[in-house]
Amino acid sequence: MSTAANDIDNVIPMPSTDSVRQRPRGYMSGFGNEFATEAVAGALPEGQNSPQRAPFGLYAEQLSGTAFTAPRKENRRSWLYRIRPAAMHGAFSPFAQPRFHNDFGDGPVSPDQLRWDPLPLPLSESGSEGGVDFVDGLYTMAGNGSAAGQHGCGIHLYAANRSMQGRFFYNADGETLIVPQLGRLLIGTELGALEVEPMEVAVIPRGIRFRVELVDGASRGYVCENFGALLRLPDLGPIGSNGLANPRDFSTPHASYEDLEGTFELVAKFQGHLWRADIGHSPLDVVAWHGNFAPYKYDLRRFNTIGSISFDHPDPSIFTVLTSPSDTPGTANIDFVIFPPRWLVAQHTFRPPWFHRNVASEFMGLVHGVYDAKAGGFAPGGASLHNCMTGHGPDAETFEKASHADLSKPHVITDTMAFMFETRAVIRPAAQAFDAAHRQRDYQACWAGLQKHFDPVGRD
Ligand SMILES: O=C(O)Cc1cc(O)ccc1O
Ligand SMILES: [Fe+2]
Repeated sequence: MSTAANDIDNVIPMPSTDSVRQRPRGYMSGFGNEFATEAVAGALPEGQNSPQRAPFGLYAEQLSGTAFTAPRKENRRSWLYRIRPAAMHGAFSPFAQPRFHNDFGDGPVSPDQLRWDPLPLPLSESGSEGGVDFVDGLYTMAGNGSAAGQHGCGIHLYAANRSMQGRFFYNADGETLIVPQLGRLLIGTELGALEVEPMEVAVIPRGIRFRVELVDGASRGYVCENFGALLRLPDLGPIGSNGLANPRDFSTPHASYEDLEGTFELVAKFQGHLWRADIGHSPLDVVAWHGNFAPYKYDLRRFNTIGSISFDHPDPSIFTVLTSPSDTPGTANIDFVIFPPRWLVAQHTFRPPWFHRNVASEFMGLVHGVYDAKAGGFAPGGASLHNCMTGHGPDAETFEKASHADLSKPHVITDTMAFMFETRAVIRPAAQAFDAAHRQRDYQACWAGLQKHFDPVGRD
């Protein structure tokens, strides 16, 4: 965990008594830092968290992301200084969005290799009030574990064509990793605003209320809900003190608030189900905060890849951006792994991913370009699932090409960004994803053309 100095904002807007709308105010650098930020100078109390009266008539509120007594190096919490406390809203009632859930079933799971075309974008006139927002556009693909069990993950896609209007969302079940594939998002959170584009990812901690606005219209991407231990940077072992995702490249927003009253809706995800409540004000009303439980974003293009400069294709763990550990050392609840542009230089080596079977389960997505293990069929916005011990690897075309590639030259892979949510538990596809028209029923055919080359008398 890095410990850069606190960053008190230097750009302070004039306080206003009129309604104020949240606006992006830039970022503070570092991963898991103790940050301190105020949108109005003097809004953070000095020297204590909970004075008898907080500055400017704000309410003080603690947001705990780990147990009060979690060891100091694990402990995450923030103190929020806000216009109204989070307790102020109407009663919750069930909210119907049947495509977004954590019903991964407990029946048989197919060990087949599975792959999907991209989720179709919503038609412009579909959905309520002529559009589909981020919450309505979430579509559950798969998952394992549960919020109640405090391990596993929910894997979802989103396809939306309308900004969330008068609606705010929070996920009590876990932190939410958002991987945009199409369209920039403006994610307004209680702790500030994040502008996120494809090739970047955002993590919204458990419980933090947010609103997703679409900057470019129709937008699509992937979401991983983490029910287990918080995502963190992996240990680097013999790599040393630098490399992979460097802590300074993570960006946490400066405090930025809005002061809005109206007829709004708060949607909660709680124990695998959605709920809604009326709320008479925007909950993005935190004027200042300090702490280490905060949203962040990361530009995947900043990832410093480490790879083989001699021979053999290493395990994909060298591409881990963030990891959620489990109670078994080295065996992650979730690893978020990327396959970014990089050089392939290994000599006398089959350079693309090898054929393999993995005790862990692999859900993959593609943000951009072509993935180096698949010559065709894996499109940006699409997805694949290779579960525990299911054989997979390069398709026939990739195998033939790479088996005869000229290895006297390094090969640079450009214009690509694939990723993997890798989990220790089997990833159970949701019924709607398994039955979906956009699941490729012929996926296995990509290996059917692999030729028998065995020749017991010839060595090569
Ligand atoms: O299956 C995949 O394409 C992901 C993957 C990539 C790689 O380089 C090594 C192992 C692995 O599972
Ligand atoms: Fe794999």
